[in-house]
Amino acid sequence: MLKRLFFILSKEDKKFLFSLLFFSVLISFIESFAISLVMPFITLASDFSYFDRNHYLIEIKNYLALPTFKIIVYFGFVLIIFYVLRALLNSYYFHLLAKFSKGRYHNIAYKVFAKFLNINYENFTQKNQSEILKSITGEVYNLSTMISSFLLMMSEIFVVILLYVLMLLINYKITLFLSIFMVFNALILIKILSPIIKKAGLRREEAMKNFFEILNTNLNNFKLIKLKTKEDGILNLFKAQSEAFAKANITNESMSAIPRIYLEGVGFCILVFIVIFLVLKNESDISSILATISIFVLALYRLMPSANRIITSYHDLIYYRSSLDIIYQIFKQEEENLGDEEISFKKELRLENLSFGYKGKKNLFNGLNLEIKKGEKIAFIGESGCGKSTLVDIILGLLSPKEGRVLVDGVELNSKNAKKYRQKIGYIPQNIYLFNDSIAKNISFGDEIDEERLFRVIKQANLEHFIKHLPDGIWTKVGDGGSNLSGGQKQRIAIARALYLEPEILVLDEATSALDTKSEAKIMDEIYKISKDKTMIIIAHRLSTITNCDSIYRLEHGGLIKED
Ligand SMILES: Nc1ncnc2c1ncn2[C@@H]1O[C@H](COP(=O)(O)OP(=O)(O)OP(=O)(O)O)[C@@H](O)[C@H]1O
Repeated sequence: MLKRLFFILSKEDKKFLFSLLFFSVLISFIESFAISLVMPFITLASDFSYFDRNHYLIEIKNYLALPTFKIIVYFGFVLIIFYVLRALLNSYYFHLLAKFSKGRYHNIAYKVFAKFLNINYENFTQKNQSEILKSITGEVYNLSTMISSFLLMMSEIFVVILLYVLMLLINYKITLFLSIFMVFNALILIKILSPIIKKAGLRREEAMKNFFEILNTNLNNFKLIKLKTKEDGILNLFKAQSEAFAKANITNESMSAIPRIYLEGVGFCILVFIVIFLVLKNESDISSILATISIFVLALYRLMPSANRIITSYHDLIYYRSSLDIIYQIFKQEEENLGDEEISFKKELRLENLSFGYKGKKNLFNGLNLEIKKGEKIAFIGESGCGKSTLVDIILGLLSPKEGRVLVDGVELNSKNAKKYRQKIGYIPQNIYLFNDSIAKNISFGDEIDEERLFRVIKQANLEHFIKHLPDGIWTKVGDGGSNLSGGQKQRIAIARALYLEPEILVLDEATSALDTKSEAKIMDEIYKISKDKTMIIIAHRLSTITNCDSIYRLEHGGLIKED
């Protein structure tokens, strides 16, 4: 478990972690010292004659030249200052603990998101979106809870060890008797509770996964749900998962309370046993050993919550173990490391002996060859599922061929130049996703807004008239997924988005299939006009959209056939 945690934490995190552990050792010393100071204070306050019997105390008294009662009072004040400082130091330690564990939430969530953004396209398509959401929001948070439990457990272990040594020094017989009792009880607790908590942890993970899946699926299919009036069925599915999630958490919380209640009971019993033991041993009242008892009471008073925290923290580690495993696997994912090598496209794009199949599936194409001249407009047609989008994804440099090469002006497309190559491409997909922000931001899509360029592409995509009549113009919000716009308006924004970076190659993957024939013909006409000097690759179902193309290729039986 530690190995996985250290793999996830950065160098700085590890440094912070070790300094926190060091701090916790210091805190444990202070804790033990604070408790051990009580005994001499009570002993001296209850019997002043010590100042005339003990060699060191006589020296201190002579040095201070004060009456005994004043020394005790000053000693008391020093103790109070010490306890105040101890409380301050403890609060600071807990602040650092929270800063470390919760601060890791931000660091790790950022890295997990970056990991997903940096994996290659094929691996991304194998991922489940709700799982990604769950990992970033839920699992990373659980991991930060796990880290704080780990740190708390470590610091409490130091406190317990030091208090234990202190108790051994004071009275080893009572302490040994106490340890057997405590270890026995702690083992019983761990043995009974751990499997229950582990199972609850697995149920939590499963329920959380389904929970996000249901949310994701249904919020994206809202219209269909309304039409089919399926609300009740969906609510029932959601209810089952949220109940399972709640039940797992209830089990965990209830089990977490048990160690405290159990150990408190055991603690009281131990205390009574100690008093009985001492009374039996002395066969008289125990006023003479009041100081010893007081330190045991204090040590126990401090030990009980520590033991409780160790056990509950240990249970947290078990409960959230699956979160650590999930994040560890994400961190181990291979990243797509793209270089910054330039690549020019002046003459042609060539597919040479290309073969491709998705992992675990048979090849979609074998030994495919094609040449696309710069400025040429070509279209792919073929039956649904024959691999048109896949072929285009290879041409886009998103998928790597299993065999063969993609050559741009004779230079093979690879991880070193793919980044610069992709920047030459404008892509208009079939399913356009607009995010809930302004038209301007949706068009510039993360790039800085250059108003001159923005208005040029708005004009090219024929959006000028529509935007002119909006009260906020280009700053009008489009709604989530572009819900405030019509299909055609969304399509035009997608065209403007693809043109914004002034691409050399324009790729349309059934980009207009959602429109009626008349609107489609109009938009396609406009696209052809804007793209006179651009290379165009179009996937189309309706032949009417590709009449202006130079060549049309049918994808069939894993090969390309040129249509007349
Ligand atoms: N990420 C993926 N992982 C595994 N298989 C995939 C993946 N994407 C597509 N496929 C499969 O590859 C085949 C080709 O899919 P592709 O989307 O390229 O076809 P298409 O010709 O564009 O279809 P359509 O015209 O219906 O859009 C299909 O059988 C599909 O199920």
